[in-house]
Amino acid sequence: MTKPLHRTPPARRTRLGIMGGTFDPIHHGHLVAASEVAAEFDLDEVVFVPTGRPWQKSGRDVSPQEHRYLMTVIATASNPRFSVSRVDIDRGGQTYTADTLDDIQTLRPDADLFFITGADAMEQIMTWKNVDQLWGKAHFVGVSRPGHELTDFGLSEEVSLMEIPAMAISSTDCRERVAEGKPVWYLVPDGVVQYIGKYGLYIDPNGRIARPNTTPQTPVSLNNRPEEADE
Ligand SMILES: Nc1ncnc2c1ncn2[C@@H]1O[C@H](COP(=O)(O)OP(=O)(O)OP(=O)(O)O)[C@@H](O)[C@H]1O
Ligand SMILES: O=C(O)c1ccc[n+]([C@@H]2O[C@H](COP(=O)([O-])O)[C@@H](O)[C@H]2O)c1
Repeated sequence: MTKPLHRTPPARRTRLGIMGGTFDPIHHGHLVAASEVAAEFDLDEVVFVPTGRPWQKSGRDVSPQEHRYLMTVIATASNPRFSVSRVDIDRGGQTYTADTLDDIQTLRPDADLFFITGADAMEQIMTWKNVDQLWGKAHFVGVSRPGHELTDFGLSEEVSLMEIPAMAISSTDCRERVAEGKPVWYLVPDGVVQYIGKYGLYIDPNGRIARPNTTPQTPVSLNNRPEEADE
């Protein structure tokens, strides 16, 4: 008797969102963008990738990488589908999305990549390094952002555009509010409010951290009080 043929259906490829950003600090605009795209595009996961050295922000002081990384970990910890990658931080040098996508694809060969950008970043995308090669590495999803036009530059195959709930929040505004002594509660996740206060981030309006010796080394005990972290 011939055995019946058992055909295993091909495994579904993972649909992996990538939310790149400087996250100085991460705020609810970033989190809503990732959540909305994940729902609309049926993503299995979203990896947040804090930039190492964002070359288009070289005109201003950016907070130390480990602070931005740890705030991103804190902000995403409660969502089982969100994670944080250090690829841009650990690579060193200036951060280019072409490298980000190559590194993530090497780590996750099983995944189809969806790169999430706000409308302001999308407006600038034609100035990014090796932009012509980016379209073959991921599908790009541009999301609406108050004050910015959403455009796909006619690349309707490579880029999707999506309206999301308007979150008139920026990291710049959060930093300025802290420097002016205003609250950032509910603009950023609660744990990020506490982290900013613990390390005295953004108190100096020139962008330098207020307690320069408190840059945490990873791994770090989040139970340390600021004076202990100084040692
Ligand atoms: N409120 C928002 N709504 C939609 N997308 C956003 C929003 N804020 C940021 N983004 C997108 O998130 C990504 C990372 O942004 P980034 O970390 O530079 O934050 P930012 O608020 O623009 O910072 P900064 O004010 O320091 O320039 C970019 O693609 C950006 O367009
Ligand atoms: O590849 C580039 O040249 C490039 C130039 C500017 C920004 N990006 C990426 O766009 C994302 C948002 O950047 P930013 O500066 O708005 O935080 C982040 O992942 C950056 O690495 C990428």
